[in-house]
Amino acid sequence: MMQSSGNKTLAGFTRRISLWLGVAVLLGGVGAVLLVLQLTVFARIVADLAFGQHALVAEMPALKWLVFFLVARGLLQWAADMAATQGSLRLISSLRSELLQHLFNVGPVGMASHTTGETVTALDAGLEGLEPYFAQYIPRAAMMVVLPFMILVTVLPLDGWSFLILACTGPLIPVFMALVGYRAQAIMDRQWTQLLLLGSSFLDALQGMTSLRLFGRARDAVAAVAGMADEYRCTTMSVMKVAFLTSAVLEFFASLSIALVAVVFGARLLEGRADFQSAFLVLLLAPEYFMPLRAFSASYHARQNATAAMAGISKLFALPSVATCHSNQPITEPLVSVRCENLSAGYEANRPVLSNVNCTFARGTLSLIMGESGAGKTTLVRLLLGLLSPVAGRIVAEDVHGAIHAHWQSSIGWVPQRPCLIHGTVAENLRLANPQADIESLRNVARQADALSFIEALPQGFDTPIGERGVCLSGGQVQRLALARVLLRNPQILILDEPTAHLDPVSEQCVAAAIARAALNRIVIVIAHRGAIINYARQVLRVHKGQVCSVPEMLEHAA
Ligand SMILES: Nc1ncnc2c1ncn2[C@@H]1O[C@H](COP(=O)(O)OP(=O)(O)OP(=O)(O)O)[C@@H](O)[C@H]1O
Repeated sequence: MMQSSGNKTLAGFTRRISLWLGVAVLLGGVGAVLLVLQLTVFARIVADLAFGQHALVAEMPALKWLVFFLVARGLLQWAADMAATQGSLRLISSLRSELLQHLFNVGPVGMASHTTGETVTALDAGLEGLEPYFAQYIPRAAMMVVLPFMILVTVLPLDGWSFLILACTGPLIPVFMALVGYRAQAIMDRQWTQLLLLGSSFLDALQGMTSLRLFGRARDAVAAVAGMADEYRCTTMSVMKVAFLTSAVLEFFASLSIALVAVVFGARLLEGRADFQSAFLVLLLAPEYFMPLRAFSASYHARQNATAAMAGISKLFALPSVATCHSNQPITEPLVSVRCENLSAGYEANRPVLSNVNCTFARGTLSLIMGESGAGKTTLVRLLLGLLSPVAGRIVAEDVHGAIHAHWQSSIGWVPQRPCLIHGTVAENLRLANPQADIESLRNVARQADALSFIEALPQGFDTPIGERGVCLSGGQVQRLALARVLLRNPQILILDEPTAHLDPVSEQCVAAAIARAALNRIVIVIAHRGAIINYARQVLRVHKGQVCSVPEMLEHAA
């Protein structure tokens, strides 16, 4: 099992899959031993056949061993790759759900500082960018130590000079790559920032398509996105240049080193101061000595890519969460009131939006929240919804037995000003609130929300597809559908933001009456400035200069 919390760094994530990576490195280590044995057997067979006058038949047992080593190495390599990839994919999948859960806990208020594009890029390309780091970079970094060390140990008793050449040239490669990598990291960071910008701008352009067309700025938006895509292309080419340069330098050092070993050993072979089998084995081992360095170099950019992506992911993980203490289970005892006690809240330090607010929302009472624009009505609702943490004070719910509940937000049904509808049929959208609801329940809540007549007038009734965000419906129809949906959940507390803002006078009357009916056995809180809903209010609260006060004269006026 993978632990889900803790150190949110590359090192911390690596520790979570240390078992998988350990298995991969162990299998790779066994493969390295088999490689040395395989080359030793091969050198002996060639020496025996060329200089020992042995017949091929006499070499059959050695040849069988050779085939065994080859097959076993292939299988071990496959198993090592599988272990590293499995661990990596499991980690990415668990990180994705962890990050999503964290963003749910942060909520829309905390997320406001991040653009949707940034978040989507971090969740998608960012997390995908970590996969090669764990699946390739880490195992290859370990193998870069294991295999060369084994080869050095094998070469030492065979030839001191070759040992010296390999031991001196080998470490030069990682040192040079670190130097190149230092410069490459800056380019990688730039590439990641450009990818974030590209993602955000593309999403902004899509979301604002209507406004851009209306203001005649569509071409500018297309040009801006194209410009960013081009910058991203140029930076990617710079990254490629660095990658090619790195591998060219590596090849240079590796070839030089192998040539030196060949020349030094070759000269002594000619002078008769060395035997062929040892010389041949050292020449076979020399390229293998550089092989893990080559593999490591090929995946070195994975580390830089992961470091750059990690910056964006860490920023999201660092957002403070506000909803971690919520229980998912609605309170079963009937709630009689929700009380704000000495509540203060704001978005910036020393700039409170609400100060020392005291108010009560009672069961069976439709409470109306009014106030001028920017007064803090939405802030009060965000506090009630648990999307914003109070700076001081608390909000509690009391049930019929007088018990106080601190975590009661799971009992809320919420209809925002712009409700979110998914791509699907009317019935599917309604069933988001209660997947088990039968068609009669859907009709019932639709009738209550004054939505039944327009749903039945749609070509396929409840089975009509309505597109993402309800593009095929009017603003008022979306609002009524959202009201029907929340009623299907039958919440104890109902909070609605301007529920009748988009309705014609007749529909407004019907929806206001439906909300009033819903308030008979619920705590209902409505933000509204005007309209029929005021006539049904039993409590009117005005948000003004950070305070919330009751306005009884509004009720008298309505009466
Ligand atoms: N996410 C935020 N970050 C910083 N300040 C915010 C944020 N949301 C709202 N504010 C500020 O808090 C104050 C109250 O805003 P709020 O949205 O609660 O007002 P409101 O009464 O709901 O207004 P409206 O009727 O226009 O929706 C405003 O000054 C607003 O600029």
